[in-house]
Amino acid sequence: MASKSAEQRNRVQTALDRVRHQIGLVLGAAAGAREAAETEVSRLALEQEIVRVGMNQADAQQQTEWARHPAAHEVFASLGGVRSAFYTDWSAGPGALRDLVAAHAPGPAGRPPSEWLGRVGSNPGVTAPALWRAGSATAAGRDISRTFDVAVPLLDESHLAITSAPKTRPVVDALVQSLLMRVLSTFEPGAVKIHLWDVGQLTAILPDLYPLSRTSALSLYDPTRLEDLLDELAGHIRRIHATGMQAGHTSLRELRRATGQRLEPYRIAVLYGNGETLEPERARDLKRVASGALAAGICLILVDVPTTVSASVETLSLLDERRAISSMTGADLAVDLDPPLPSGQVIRAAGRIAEALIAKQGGPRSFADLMPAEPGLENSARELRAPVGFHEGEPVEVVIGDASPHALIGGPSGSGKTNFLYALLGSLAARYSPDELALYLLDFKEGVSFAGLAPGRKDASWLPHAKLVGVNVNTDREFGLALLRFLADELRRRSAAAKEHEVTNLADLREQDPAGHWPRIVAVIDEFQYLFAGRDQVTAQATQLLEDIARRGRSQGIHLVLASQDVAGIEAFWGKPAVFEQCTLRIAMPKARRVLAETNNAAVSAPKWHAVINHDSGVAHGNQLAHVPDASSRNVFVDLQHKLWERYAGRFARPRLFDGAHSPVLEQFPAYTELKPGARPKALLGQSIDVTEAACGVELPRAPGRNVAVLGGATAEALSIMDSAARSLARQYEPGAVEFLFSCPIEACAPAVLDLKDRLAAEGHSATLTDDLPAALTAMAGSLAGGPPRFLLLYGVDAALPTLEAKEIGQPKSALDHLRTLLKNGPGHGVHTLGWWRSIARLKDTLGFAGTDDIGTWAALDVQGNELTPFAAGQVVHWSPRPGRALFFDRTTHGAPEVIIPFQRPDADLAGGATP
Ligand SMILES: Nc1ncnc2c1ncn2[C@@H]1O[C@H](COP(=O)(O)OP(=O)(O)OP(=O)(O)O)[C@@H](O)[C@H]1O
Repeated sequence: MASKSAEQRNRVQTALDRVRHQIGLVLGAAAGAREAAETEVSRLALEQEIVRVGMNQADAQQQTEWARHPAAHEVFASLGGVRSAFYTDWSAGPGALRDLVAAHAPGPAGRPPSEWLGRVGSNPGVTAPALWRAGSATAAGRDISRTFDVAVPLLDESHLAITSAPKTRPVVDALVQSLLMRVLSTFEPGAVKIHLWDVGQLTAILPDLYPLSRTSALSLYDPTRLEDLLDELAGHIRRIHATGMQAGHTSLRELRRATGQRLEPYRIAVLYGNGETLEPERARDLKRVASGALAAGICLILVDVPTTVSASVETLSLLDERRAISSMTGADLAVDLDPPLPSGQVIRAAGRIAEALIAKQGGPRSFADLMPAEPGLENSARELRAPVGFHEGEPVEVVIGDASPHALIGGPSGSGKTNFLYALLGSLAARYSPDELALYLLDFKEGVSFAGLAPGRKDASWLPHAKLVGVNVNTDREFGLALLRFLADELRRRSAAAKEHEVTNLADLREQDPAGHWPRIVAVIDEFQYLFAGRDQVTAQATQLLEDIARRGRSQGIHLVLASQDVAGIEAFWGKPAVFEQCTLRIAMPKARRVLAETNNAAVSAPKWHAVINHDSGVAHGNQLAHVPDASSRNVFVDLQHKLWERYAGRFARPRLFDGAHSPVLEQFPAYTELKPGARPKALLGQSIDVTEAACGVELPRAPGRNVAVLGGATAEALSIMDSAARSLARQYEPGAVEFLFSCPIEACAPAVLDLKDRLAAEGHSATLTDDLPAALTAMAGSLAGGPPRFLLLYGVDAALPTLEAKEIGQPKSALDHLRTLLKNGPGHGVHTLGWWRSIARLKDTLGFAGTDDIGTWAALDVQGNELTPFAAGQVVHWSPRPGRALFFDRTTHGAPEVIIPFQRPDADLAGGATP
């Protein structure tokens, strides 16, 4: 037992000894590792210290201290190796930097002033040098071969912050001036705008540049009103962002590359502060401007303006009157600033640039200047973009697209609205082919302002982009409604296609459906306020449709351009803010009121033949003033139209012209010329007020109620309707297959009726004019069944009533009773009555107790809407009678009555007077 426990103890002891041994080994290793790590730390600390101070920069005491370090030898050796390797590489450094600057700062951007100062630049500004020379620096050793150029990025690359040292203001001025002169001398005049603000002064900032201040290239700002400059810059940024970048580009530079055009000038704003922080509001504004500026081609040069901006900023801090530290070269190298440009030469150079700019801007621009070099090259998938005028010689564009989908144009009579529309249409039509742009043009004004865009008697050409031209529609608000309905239908068609292709906008739809025809549609409605001119159904429907199109048209490429004499037009929007708000593009002609935002008075001061173009819902920062060239004088637009017509007319159909001042001619209507004998005869009563050229017809099958009543005392219109109905019906029967029976107790109308009767007879039809209507009716009522189709054309039934009411002695029924029978039972047997009653009361007398069902269709002239209610299935009828128009209703096809235009009656001078 004892030996067993001793044995056990021994085993434990041995195990413990092993553990102790192991721990000892581990501890020993750890101590060794720690020692090694400490040595390494101390070596690295030494290395760091030497790098920080600089191997050659340490004083003797420091050197001795370093030498005492156990790792001194090793560290010096390794750093020496790195250093010599670096200098071996760096020997090529200055040369590489010189090449870099030469490549990225060409011409005036980097070359000595003697080579460029005084010459006017020619770079159009589509691209810009990346660097601009400020001085030079020399690498260690100050050996000339180690000198290289120091240049800073500006324009859309980076801002520049300069910090002065005591008494260095002249040096800073020279530096800024030479940078500005390099930029100004690089680009063609007008491509750069300089804005100068100095907290301490108004008039003496960079005085050598003053020759430029009489041009738009240089603007000065009140020392107490930094906000004016910041507001202006913020306005440019927002505008450029809205019009350019929303088309998918993130910066103006990208947009320039994509379009190959400069589009906007470069802007440099120089702000001289005094080293004190700006008041908080200004500082905030400055930060905001700085962060969006570069993408809009705006660069800030901040002198002694302490601020932190979240954008790319390079710095130059002056050490003394000749040297500065730059963020481009790091804190270890001092930049030797270039000497100032000779003052006299700068003044002369600035003067030359100013003269060149004035020469370039000078002279009024013409419509021809709006034209592109080559027509029809632009693509409208993303937007429509076209210059409409000029500001200081630079084109000012209108952009119609996702960001500014609809336009509102206002200006008092004679201010040039129509001319502006022509400038816009011409500029667009010249840039976009009719495959890219379709125009629907409507003018509610009296006159024919768009008529020339459709083929006319004097000029057969038309604008190939125009699909519809509506003129003299001031009384035909229904035509405006028809256009809006058409656009709403097109909107639905496009939405459905977009849904099918699983896209949400026109650009994507066009991409997904390359074979489809999806031009952008621009609908121009001049004096659009007429649409809302009554408290009626037209106004209600127009409002609803306009709102729908305004809201959803944006993504489907359907755009509205609404023009109006300001006050009237804008008042029309009261209670309809949706349309107004969607019109983010506002164009205010001089003295236009309410088109721009309330506090924006730019239109008040706009000179004659100018327009304020604003893509920001009229807020002041979006203002762009433009001189609009004369586009409406003789032959100006017409010349363009001829060119475009010759180019495209073969491929694109002529536009539909709706001219409210002219009655349509039946013989010119396909709906008439194409009629031929068939089973369902149709009487044409007039032209529909519609986007497509449609005739409005009444089908007269053998069915109850298929009679036509013409109602009202307007003789000319009534004769027209009866005439076109009879002639169109006659066309649908072989000669001898139909009978027409006429009656006309109104003496004045007799010649017209006789003429019509003779025409039909000449065509081979049986056509009779009876002077004994009672007998004729009695005979017809007795022989309803089995006869040929018959049409009873009764003119002035009201005048015939007394005779019809009289009962022949011994006869149980009067002729009126027979007429009632014919109205009731005739249609079922192919006997249809087309009757004209000059008053509704007389129609009611005619029908007696039979009710209104026997009059299935009617065309009302000068009668009141409320009188028509019983004949329109009880619905309230709104109708303001007007010459040359009728209200038409067909019980079997209509939900509500529609306005139609009776055709022009041949020989309208025969009785009844001329048709309107
Ligand atoms: N930019 C322009 N340059 C030269 N003439 C112009 C210019 N704009 C308009 N005009 C001329 O001024 C006259 C009136 O212009 P316009 O018909 O365009 O005005 P409006 O505002 O449409 O007027 P209204 O509403 O009365 O028709 C026309 O004779 C037109 O030729």
